[in-house]
Amino acid sequence: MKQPANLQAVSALKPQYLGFIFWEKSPRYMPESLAPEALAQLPDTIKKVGVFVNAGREEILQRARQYQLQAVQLHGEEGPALCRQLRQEGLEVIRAIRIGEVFQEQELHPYLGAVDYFLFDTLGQQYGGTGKAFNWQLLTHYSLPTPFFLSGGLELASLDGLETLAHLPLHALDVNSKFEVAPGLKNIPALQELFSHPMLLP
Ligand SMILES: O=C(O)c1ccccc1N[C@@H]1O[C@H](COP(=O)(O)O)[C@@H](O)[C@H]1O
Repeated sequence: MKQPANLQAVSALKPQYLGFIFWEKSPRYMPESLAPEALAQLPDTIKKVGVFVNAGREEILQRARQYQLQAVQLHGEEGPALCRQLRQEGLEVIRAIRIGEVFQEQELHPYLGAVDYFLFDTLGQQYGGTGKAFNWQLLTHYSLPTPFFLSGGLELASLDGLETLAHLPLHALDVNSKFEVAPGLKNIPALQELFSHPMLLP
């Protein structure tokens, strides 16, 4: 999210979370024009998530204070120790795991108890925002207790395949580039269609 008016329009749809990217190399990098005051006006029901790539503890905590973030989404090589420290500071920790041809569940074991959620995204040249989906079938035998976000090029048609994951602790869908008119500028009619989809209605 990069523009105040667009942010307001998205928030009117009442998502559970809204993400703000604090990685300078992203075309969605948080601009100074989006002031902390604009985020402070969001309804309390929406959790504000800071998205980071290999930032240090102090930088993350400083951003969390500045923008009153409730959650952080870590997309780099952040280890369990940092995740634990951020949780102890009261932040919800979402650890992104980028999946390629194989899914090695045992590699997630060190993060058990250190994170609130995993976020499964597509492995690519970039750290995130690839707009590409991975093979969800790799998750069908997921057996860890930690719930997860599903991510990676999600679009409206993706909902058709969701029933294959119905037995899993799927916490939320994370949509990004497929619902934009430009990086960081969300496509409001497309999001309205998503939010009124029968599968996502309460
Ligand atoms: O969107 C970005 O620019 C980005 C940059 C660095 C790390 C994460 C980023 N976005 C996250 O990537 C996933 C998948 O996005 P997409 O649907 O494939 O475009 C999502 O969690 C974004 O928050």
